[in-house]
Amino acid sequence: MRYLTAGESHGPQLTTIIEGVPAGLPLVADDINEELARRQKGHGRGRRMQIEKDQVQIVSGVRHGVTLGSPITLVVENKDFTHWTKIMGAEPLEDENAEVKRVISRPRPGHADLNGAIKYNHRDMRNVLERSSARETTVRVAAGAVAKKVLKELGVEVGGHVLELGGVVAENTTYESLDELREKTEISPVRCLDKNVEKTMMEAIDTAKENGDSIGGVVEVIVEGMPVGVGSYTHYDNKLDAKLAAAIMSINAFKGAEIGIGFEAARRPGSEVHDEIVWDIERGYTRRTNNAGGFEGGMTTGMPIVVRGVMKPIPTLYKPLNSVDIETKEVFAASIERSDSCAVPAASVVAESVVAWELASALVNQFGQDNMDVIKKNIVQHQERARVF
Ligand SMILES: Cc1cc2nc3c(=O)[nH]c(=O)nc-3n(C[C@H](O)[C@H](O)[C@H](O)COP(=O)(O)O)c2cc1C
Ligand SMILES: C=C(O[C@@H]1CC(C(=O)O)=C[C@@H](OP(=O)(O)O)[C@H]1O)C(=O)O
Repeated sequence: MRYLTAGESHGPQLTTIIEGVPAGLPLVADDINEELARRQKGHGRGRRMQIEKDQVQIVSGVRHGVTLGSPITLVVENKDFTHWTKIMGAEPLEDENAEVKRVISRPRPGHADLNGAIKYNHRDMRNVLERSSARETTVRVAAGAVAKKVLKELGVEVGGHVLELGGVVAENTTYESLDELREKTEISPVRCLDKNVEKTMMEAIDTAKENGDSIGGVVEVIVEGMPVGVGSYTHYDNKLDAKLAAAIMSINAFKGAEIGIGFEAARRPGSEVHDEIVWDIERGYTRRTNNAGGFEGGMTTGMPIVVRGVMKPIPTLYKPLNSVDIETKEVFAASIERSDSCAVPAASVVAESVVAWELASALVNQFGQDNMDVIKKNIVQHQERARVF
């Protein structure tokens, strides 16, 4: 499976074309809309989220609520576009002196503005920020919703939560089942499982906002039900854990990824890192612990997958840092119109989506690509062989 996304942040719409989704998958707009709504929530977002109410239009690849096996096109409208029609219009401007020709020449430290402008030779940095904006993650979540449907049909469940926010760390993150994790995080304004720190996290966001600052954090994605042996050790670009790390790192503002105990493995001896192997007739091979986070040798172990990602603080600051105007070369401290002060809760939904995409894609590629029935049968057979192996 593969997908492309297109669309500018303040343009008319965002689009994704998804290719390779098997035929026979039940899929309706509400499956996707639910995920889009989850991405829009979370304490700390700016005014833009009050303007948008993301809803998908399925314009190809689905008939009567079932996928056809042909490319699926999903479209999400930018409601804010009505305020930007002149600035973002595709037609050439009739009046060369029009006010909308005003260019952005002041790059924000931490955003894509300066590097993007130099690379593409844009004197107007709007041409960079429109596409580098995390608005694009809307349609990545839409594609992820389709991936989650594929996974659910194959018995694989995905959940995510916020582990850390602006230095406030969640301690009690236990949950009985992914259903419980999802229920608890859905009612938390910061998508955190630990009720004791939820309020402190919100206060940290409010304080950052009052100070014109921003904060980042750590998110975790957990996946249950993946069969053993998905991915491969045979070649570097077949390693599924590497694909997950790249997917997490591709999210705007994400600066690190770890699987299982991750960086903690550097501080422990091998005897306290590696997970002992056990076998019983019902479950086949499992592990006593899951420090590896569901991966060995680039392949799934059959244990839950645990992936974490770190998000840096939002770059656009009301309390501006110094930068240089590319026209005058003068130092300036920029004032801004609007921005999120924290988007970690929203980013946890994006993280779930990109992880779901990689896993669904790997399952479909490995177990037969054309229709859901064949894939399901192949997975059942594979699981049975692995159990008694
Ligand atoms: C959900 C989400 C919302 C974001 N909102 C903002 C924002 O309001 N203002 C901003 O400057 N950056 C925001 N960012 C981060 C920038 O998009 C990101 O820092 C930028 O694309 C530069 O890329 P890099 O940080 O990965 O190097 C957001 C990121 C995510 C995931
Ligand atoms: C629009 C979204 O996030 C945007 C991501 C973003 C950025 O620079 O990444 C900047 C802000 O855009 P604006 O300047 O229009 O307020 C965020 O609101 C979204 O998540 O849907």
